[in-house]
Amino acid sequence: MSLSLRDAHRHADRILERVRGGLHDGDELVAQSWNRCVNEHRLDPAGRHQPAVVSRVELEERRARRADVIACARYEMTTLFQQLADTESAVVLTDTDGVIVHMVSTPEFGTEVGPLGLRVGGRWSEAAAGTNGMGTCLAAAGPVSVRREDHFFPEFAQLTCSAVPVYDPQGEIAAVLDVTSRSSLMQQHLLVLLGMTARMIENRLLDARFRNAHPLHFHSRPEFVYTLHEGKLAVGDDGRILAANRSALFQLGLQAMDEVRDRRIDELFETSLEDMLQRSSSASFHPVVMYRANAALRFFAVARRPASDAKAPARPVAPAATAAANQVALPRPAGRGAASSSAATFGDLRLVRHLETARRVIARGTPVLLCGETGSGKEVFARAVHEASPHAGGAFVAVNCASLPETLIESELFGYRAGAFTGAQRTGRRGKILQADGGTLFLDEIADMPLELQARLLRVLDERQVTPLGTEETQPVDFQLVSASHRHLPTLVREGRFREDLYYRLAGIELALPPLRERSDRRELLHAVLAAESDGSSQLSPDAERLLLDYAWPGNVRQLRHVMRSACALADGRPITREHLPSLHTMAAPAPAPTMVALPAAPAAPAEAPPIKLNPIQANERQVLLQLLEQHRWNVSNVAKALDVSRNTLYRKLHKLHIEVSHPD
Ligand SMILES: Nc1ncnc2c1ncn2[C@@H]1O[C@H](COP(=O)(O)OP(=O)(O)OP(=O)(O)O)[C@@H](O)[C@H]1O
Repeated sequence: MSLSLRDAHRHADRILERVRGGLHDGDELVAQSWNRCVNEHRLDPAGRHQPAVVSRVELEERRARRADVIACARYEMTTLFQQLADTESAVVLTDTDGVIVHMVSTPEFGTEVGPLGLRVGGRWSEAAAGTNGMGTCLAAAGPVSVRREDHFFPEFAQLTCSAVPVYDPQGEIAAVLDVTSRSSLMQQHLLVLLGMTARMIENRLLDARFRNAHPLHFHSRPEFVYTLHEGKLAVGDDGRILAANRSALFQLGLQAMDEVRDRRIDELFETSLEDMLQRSSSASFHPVVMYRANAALRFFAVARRPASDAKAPARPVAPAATAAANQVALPRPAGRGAASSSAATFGDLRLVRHLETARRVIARGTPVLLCGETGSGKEVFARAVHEASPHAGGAFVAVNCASLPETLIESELFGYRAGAFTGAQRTGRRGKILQADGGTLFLDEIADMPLELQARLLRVLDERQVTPLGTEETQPVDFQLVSASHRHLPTLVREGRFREDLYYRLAGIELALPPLRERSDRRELLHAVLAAESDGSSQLSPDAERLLLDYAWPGNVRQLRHVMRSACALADGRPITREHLPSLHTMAAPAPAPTMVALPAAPAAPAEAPPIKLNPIQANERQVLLQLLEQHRWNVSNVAKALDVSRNTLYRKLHKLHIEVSHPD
């Protein structure tokens, strides 16, 4: 991991030479840091770095002191780690002395970098570890990237870190958020992502520390209220501002928290808190206009009652679903396409991890957004999330926004009183949201929710109360929200077809469920579904199993269930063979949504190829061709004959699909 001895000397000479040259105006952060390391901390770049790690007791004390910051950062860090999709990286949080208090990485990378001190308890201040992302960010009080040999000590020369400060609501640095990776690419992009994550943590911290205050959300553009860019103030009962986020200061043209703290709302804006609260509650969700006092600035704002006034979740925390041995017992799904097995298994590591992540975040009521191809088991997963949530004792209420006519979604969700509209039931109807009170509301195919209902849903999520159609009366409601979509919501947001503010509300955490063809537990799932469809009486022949394992499954687990059901019927008690799987022999399997998938080289390919990028249609074709090649013992002429194409055409196709034929016939 470290440089060779010669390179390490060269590295030290370079640093010392630069420091001896003296600092100049406009010197970059790294040169300033080297200077501090040598002249203030008396570090020697040619010396051996000894990782500093605090004792367990000290670590616990530090973590206790920053408990709320860690709690607010935890799942933002997990989400960031998932977004980066870089297994050779770690997302790290340090306290203000540079001691790591929380870290997210793969176990493998953690084991690799642990000896360098990159682990919980490791001390990364500049004085302890020389120039590095976390320590230099603290010293410079700003974002920084430290690439490979910018590090002071050669031990870290194969790592690159980017770090940003996280501020508390008083405007003081509360922590440093860092990504350390083997890759030195895209640091600028990473700093932006880190900055956004830091802001999310700061906003959460503001909410957590000022639960008894009135939150006031504002922005100069109404569509930015409730997004990451909104200004946020915590306002006391007397209308005095207790705290603000960074965006609030920026929008108000102020530099420091002191300039806003303790000022009254009406001093800043031409309105009072009471007036704001009243106008916000009567203007449905929509932000109302207010003006910056003594300036021609107009803002759109929403003021709310304190979160601590809201009804607290009543139910005790249910025992967590256990991920032991990568097996999670799932409850039996009900309704549309329900599995007939009493328990489904999730052996794929990603799913186990997702479930674990979901379990952790829902304990705090965070909404979960599931994305994945159709039939990939989003509802089954949502039920597992419900079972693991503090709302497990309540109902699991599923609403499929795609299967309901637009006109019915509203009454289905919000309910109505008797006679609210023509055709309404005489008794009125309790909507799904109220049915989910104390339980989980699962909104499937959320992308299909009409825009105007999106605004109403947002309001329910915000206020935690529902107004059924035809009534004035609001009813408090408390539920865990899980939503799902097979469409890419950020794209719909960009196209103006889905509200950005709602997207952020739904995606407290976003989990991508893998398609069946990418799941490592395909074999177990296959046998579990077979057992469920045949009451355990059917057997699979080895060649049928091979065919099932190699198939691309564009319809995912749902398609698997259908195929197994008809195979059991065709086999009629005999072992299932390839001929009982006629639908899998056709080349033209229906294609799933055109997203790019990364396929590992298929097991049947003779040589070990690196992962390749194919779209799902190509991936399907590749699977089918591999099966045919296997079937014809890799005799290309015979396969060409079977497909009724020329050998040259087939070779071109094989080449395009990255199938190597080592012994051309
Ligand atoms: N892990 C599993 N074990 C057994 N059966 C499963 C599993 N996951 C999904 N299924 C079955 O596959 C079918 C589709 O599952 P589900 O409805 O959860 O998928 P979905 O992703 O929500 O689909 P859609 O996108 O169409 O809403 C159901 O019959 C379900 O019982």
